[in-house]
Amino acid sequence: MMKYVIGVDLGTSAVKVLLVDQAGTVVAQASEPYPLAQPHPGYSEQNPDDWVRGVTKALQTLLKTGGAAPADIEGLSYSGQMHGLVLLDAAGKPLRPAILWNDTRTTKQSQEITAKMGARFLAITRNRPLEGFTLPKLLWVKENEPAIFAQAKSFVLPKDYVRYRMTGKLEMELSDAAGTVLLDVGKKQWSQEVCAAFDIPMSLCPPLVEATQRVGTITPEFAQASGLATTTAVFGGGADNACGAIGAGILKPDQAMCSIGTSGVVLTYEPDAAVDYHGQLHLFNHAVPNAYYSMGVTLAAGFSLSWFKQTFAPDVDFTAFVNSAAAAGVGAHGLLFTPYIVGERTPYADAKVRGSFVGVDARQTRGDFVRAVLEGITFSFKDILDIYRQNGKAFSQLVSIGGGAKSPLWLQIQADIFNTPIVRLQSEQGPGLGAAMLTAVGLGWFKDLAACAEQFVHGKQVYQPDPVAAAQYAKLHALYQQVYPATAPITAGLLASQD
Ligand SMILES: Nc1ncnc2c1ncn2[C@@H]1O[C@H](COP(=O)(O)OP(=O)(O)O)[C@@H](O)[C@H]1O
Ligand SMILES: O=C(CO)[C@@H](O)[C@H](O)COP(=O)(O)O
Repeated sequence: MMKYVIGVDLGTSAVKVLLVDQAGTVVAQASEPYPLAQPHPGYSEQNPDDWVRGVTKALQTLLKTGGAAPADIEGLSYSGQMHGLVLLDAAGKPLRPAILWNDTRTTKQSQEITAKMGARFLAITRNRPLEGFTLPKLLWVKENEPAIFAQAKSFVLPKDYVRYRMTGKLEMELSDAAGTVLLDVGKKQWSQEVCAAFDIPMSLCPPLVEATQRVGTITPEFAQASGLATTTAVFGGGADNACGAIGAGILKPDQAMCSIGTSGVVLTYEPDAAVDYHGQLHLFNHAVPNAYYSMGVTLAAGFSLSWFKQTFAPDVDFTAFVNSAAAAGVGAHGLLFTPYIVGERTPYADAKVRGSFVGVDARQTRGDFVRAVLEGITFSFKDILDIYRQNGKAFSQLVSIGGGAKSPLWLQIQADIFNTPIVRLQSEQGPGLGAAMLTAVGLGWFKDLAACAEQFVHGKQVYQPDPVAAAQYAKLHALYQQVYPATAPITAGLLASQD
């Protein structure tokens, strides 16, 4: 009798659920979108109960189409969009919409953290207190919505909230907890020193669980709603980028991944916390036991493309829209785009910068603009790769995952801009596969994630860089890098003019 696991990838644009059998074959998948609210510039919120509704619906579809008997689904786990603040009252109900990872209203709070703790903060949390992380969001609510903060009994992250609603157990998983910047990353425990410095009661911080730890089973209520069995075991899960790395088989220090979801990420495995990027890159506990990972983040990667499409070509099919960039050729007839449409994190930790099209020419078509968007996002990833190179790390290839990896054109653009081979996997759903792998290891199907990866992770195709295009892109990237310093003061002024 074949047994199955489920990986639930709680993304920003949608939840994607995967049904995977013991051989590592993805036998079915389903997806449900949910809305994203941006009520003011820099704000980004979602309703936690929309996630639960989306997960329930996607699981119903998966069970209908997958052909697996619920009793044969032995376990389930999660990959979750990181950093989002879900504040809960004494009854475990959300007190306000979740404030997401790409919400940058918290510049003042981030600056206060730096002013108060400086280098000590980096030493404990291994990260700079950027706007997107959870602690600045907690401080924002404390300062701006004191009545809500006073009612808060705990806080969790997006996938931890969904797990709570599915199991009745309120916990936070370690790889995600690292992204709150309230964690002592080396000691793997909540930092009393950071909590005390900002007057955050330790009682707000839930108990920590490891990614492959079994936390419980599905409640009768959620089983009834979704069609799952109450016998299905539920495991901690991981931060989406940790899970993406696992699902892409990035389990050694010389391997790297490029992920194009709503955000964009270039990431590598770190065997220990000894590495020091001086806060230029994020460093977090991994969902791989006792390991770490570093990464740089482009805030609006897939989001820049989705925004452009939604704004200028809402009725065109997504794939046809992306493919319209092919005819434009390298450099989009002289058009450059910077993807800073909600601010940026890496390499510029700047919440006030906004994006630009530079070199607009009367002969350009919409296809040129699509091409410029694809290239600009990828130039931003190249900036992250350059930070790795400056720190002595070069990768012989990158594995590409996320919604952006559906496009062969964009995969080739990545290979050409990075001048590095790009590996496409059989499924671009890296985070969901990583969550399924955590489940398989948690259940004891495999001795560790490396053994599981041998069976679950399969490359499909390698995109080799074209030397002519790579040389053209090297020149264009040098021009792209001049756009940030030239435009940052102008775009910050434009943002301020809207206050
Ligand atoms: N056919 C496609 N070609 C290229 N990019 C795509 C395609 N379909 C979706 N995308 C991009 O993928 C992104 C969503 O990726 P996904 O990994 O699902 O994100 P998330 O996990 O943040 O919800 C979208 O923002 C979109 O720009
Ligand atoms: O903020 C980060 C990482 O630090 C983002 O990568 C989020 O984790 C959201 O991921 P996607 O929805 O783009 O997968």
